Amino acid sequence: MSSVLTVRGGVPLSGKVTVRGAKNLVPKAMVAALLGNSQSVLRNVPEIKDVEVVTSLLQIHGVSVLKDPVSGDLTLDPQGATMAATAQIETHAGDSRIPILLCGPLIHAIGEAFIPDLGGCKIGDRPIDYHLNVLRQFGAVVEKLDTGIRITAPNGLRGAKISLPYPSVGATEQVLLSATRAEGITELVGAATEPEVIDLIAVLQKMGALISVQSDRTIRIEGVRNLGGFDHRALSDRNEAASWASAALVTRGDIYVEGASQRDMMTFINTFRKVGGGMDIEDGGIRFYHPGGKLNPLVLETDVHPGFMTDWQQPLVVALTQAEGVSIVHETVYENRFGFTEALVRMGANIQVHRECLGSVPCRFGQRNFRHSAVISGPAQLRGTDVHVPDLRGGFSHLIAALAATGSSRVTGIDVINRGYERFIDKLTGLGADVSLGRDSAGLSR
Ligand SMILES: CC(=O)N[C@H]1[C@@H](OP(=O)(O)OP(=O)(O)OC[C@H]2O[C@@H](n3ccc(=O)[nH]c3=O)[C@H](O)[C@@H]2O)O[C@H](CO)[C@@H](O)[C@@H]1O
Ligand SMILES: C=C(OP(=O)(O)O)C(=O)O
Repeated sequence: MSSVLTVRGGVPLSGKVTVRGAKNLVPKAMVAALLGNSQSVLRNVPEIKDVEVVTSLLQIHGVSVLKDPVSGDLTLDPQGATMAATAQIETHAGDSRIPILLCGPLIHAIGEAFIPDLGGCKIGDRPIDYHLNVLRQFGAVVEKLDTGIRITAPNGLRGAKISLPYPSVGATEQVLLSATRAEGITELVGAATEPEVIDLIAVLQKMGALISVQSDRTIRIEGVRNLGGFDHRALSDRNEAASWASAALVTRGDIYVEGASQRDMMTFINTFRKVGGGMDIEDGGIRFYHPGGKLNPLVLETDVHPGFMTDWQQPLVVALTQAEGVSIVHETVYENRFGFTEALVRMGANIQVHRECLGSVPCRFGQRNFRHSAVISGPAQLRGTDVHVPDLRGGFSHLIAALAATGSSRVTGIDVINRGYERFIDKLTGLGADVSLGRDSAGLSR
């Protein structure tokens, strides 16, 4: 039996939610603690699945991870780090994308790494070729096994001149986590500069790393022999914040998102304003609301930072189903991030997905059979239906569509949403949503 969330639509979400540390930073800062020779403290840690997975992976490698029962702050002590049994590591196959980032830190800490098959959202192929090339350039030996990969470095890791074909967030973090204690200098050209990448650099700098970021996507790292611990408050989750902002628009609601940071969300804020959303920006958070009247359609392209973040795309598409006119969204980061629209169409949305690049700049996915552009015509009256969560943001998008729909919806597969949204059912209830959690004994069809 699995959980099923029954959502009765038609209630505008209204009230306050708090977002804590970013899913795309916190687990990586936990991994960075392995590079230190003393304990680290990480603050503002959310209770999400990816944090649980990395806690377990670190613990089976002998790292002590203690959680403050009141604040949730983590104290991580890597001094007992040791090789874990392969069978134990394999239990985390398919859980998350973070394990690939353990390669460099485990090599520095214990000389080798075994990495299970990765998980994460199925929104494209999500290869790890950049990661493996980066590791090889540092002098690592990568062996592909049936259930994962084994990495060794017989001569240690040495700094390298690396150029990424695309500013991948994960591959940039792979370089950072491998280079800080590698011998010599590393120069990374074509780096990602997302706020979460910069916050990871801040963590590493606190530990004693020497890293400089240039304005042309070049990062220079001077390897040091030893790093200490850190005490860091994670930046807040701009992707969760943007999701709640879209939820406010979709349900004609009014949500104060405590912890939302203007600086990390500037591109989102511009877009939200163009759609016609209302907002009050404060130091401690942002109030996002539907001001009444019509929403405006728009033409939008996802991109690497400082462009419009791909993780903001799916919830915003639901808001665009409510705009008056035709919107075009060109997804240029992942080749297959519109699968979730199929359920929206069943709910009454008018969305067509196309193979062509319907944006100002042709992207890597043009002429390659990927349905990566969407045309959305609105406003559409959504109707409740049965949906199965396809991925993290797609699942949240289905939830907010169901909340705006007439009638009720049954949503299965909701555990996926716990990967990135802390206590989302409590938050929805706190905002006035009419939802109830039950058991799906009938085995709802997908
Ligand atoms: C845990 C985490 O932080 N996840 C985020 C991270 O994912 P993640 O780090 O996996 O995303 P990347 O930035 O690496 O991926 C961007 C693009 O590069 C491609 N690529 C990536 C690596 C590689 O070895 N080969 C390759 O071809 C991917 O298929 C994708 O098309 O950044 C994404 C882009 O901001 C976000 O959507 C994810 O929420
Ligand atoms: C794609 C996402 O996450 P991940 O990289 O962890 O799958 C996301 O957060 O939307």
